[in-house]
Amino acid sequence: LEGGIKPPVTRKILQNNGYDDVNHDYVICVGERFLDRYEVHGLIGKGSFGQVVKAYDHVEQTFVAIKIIKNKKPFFMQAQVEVKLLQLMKCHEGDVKYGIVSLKCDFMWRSHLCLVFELLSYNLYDLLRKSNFRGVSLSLTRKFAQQLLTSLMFLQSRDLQVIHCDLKPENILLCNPKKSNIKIIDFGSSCQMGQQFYNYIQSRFYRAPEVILSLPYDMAIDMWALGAILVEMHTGEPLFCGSDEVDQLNKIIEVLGIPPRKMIEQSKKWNKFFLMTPDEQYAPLPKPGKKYALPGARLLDKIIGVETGGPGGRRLHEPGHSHLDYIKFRDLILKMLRFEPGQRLTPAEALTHSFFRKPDEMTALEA
Ligand SMILES: CN1C(=O)[C@H]2CCC[C@H]2N(C2CCCC2)c2nc(Nc3ccc(C(N)=O)cc3)ncc21
Repeated sequence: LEGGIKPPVTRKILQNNGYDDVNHDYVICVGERFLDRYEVHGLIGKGSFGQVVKAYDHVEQTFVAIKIIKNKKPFFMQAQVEVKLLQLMKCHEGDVKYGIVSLKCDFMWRSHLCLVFELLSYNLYDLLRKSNFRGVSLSLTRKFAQQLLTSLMFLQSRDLQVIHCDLKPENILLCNPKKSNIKIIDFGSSCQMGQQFYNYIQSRFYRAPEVILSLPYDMAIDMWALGAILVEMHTGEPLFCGSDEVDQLNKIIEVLGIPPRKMIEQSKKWNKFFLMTPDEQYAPLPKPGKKYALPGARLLDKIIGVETGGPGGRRLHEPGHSHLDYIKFRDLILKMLRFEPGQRLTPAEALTHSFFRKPDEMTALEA
């Protein structure tokens, strides 16, 4: 152009030679084959980590779920933690699966770390949605509880000591749409005891009080999450559905009362949630525009419907939903939701609870 003025540069910045989109996600092409083996069928989910595609494995002649991690260092690093933990669990578990998803293999594809998993079915949140958020039966809840406690017992075994750190209905998948077998997925936020690097962990509704108060945490945070999940699976709604961290702790306090003094005093964030009354008691900070029941006044009995035929009275006279069944369920949950992590039930202890005892075992006990 005269005067040497150059036309504006219109070249699009091509990410990773055009294989990636602006979010560093791999651009999925249905029909594409990875390693001349995995044929992409379609996208089945997305997360902060990247994407999950359904693919056909032409070698094993079966469908798989491939987790395609974003082409960005932090996501790559975190996914490497997940691979390491999954491989550790794989060699540890022997033959029994213990309800943890199995990693088939991992590879790099055009600068994306890819994790190949077994293809599972829908997750427990989908199950709640299918129940119109009325919850599943107490017997199905019991089956889920037994499997998840066995998985936690496996994760907490001596040479694993893995904390999942993000247990929630969305991370628990049915193996088969018609059966109650489940597997825990997504170890992308997990760590081993002694490797707790993050404080901002767990999805809010399932966040343990010690995490909210920024106190040291251990594997007991997964037990807290499980307690909240099991109530939600039967009532259909989250037990503690806080809109932010202060609301979350206040919702916990409505049901379980004020946390132990020791926990509050050790928390460097205590004054975000509590005020000190003139007589040196801790009281929840009043939240403008929010009305809470008095500490401990929202009884778990009422939420579960122990005396009133289950959630919303919808299970009255239904087999497997007797008053005694509910008494046992409520007792188990309260022991899983103890404020003090050290007093919370361990998975092994929880599995011996009378909620899991079959009727004939009960009569034998009574004989
Ligand atoms: C069929 N299906 C879906 O329809 C959607 C809806 C329910 C769960 C979804 N996903 C993933 C989508 C993003 C995370 C879970 C699914 N994942 C899997 N397998 C899988 C295994 C392990 C992991 C992991 N470790 O993160 C993720 C997915 N198998 C099936 C599957």
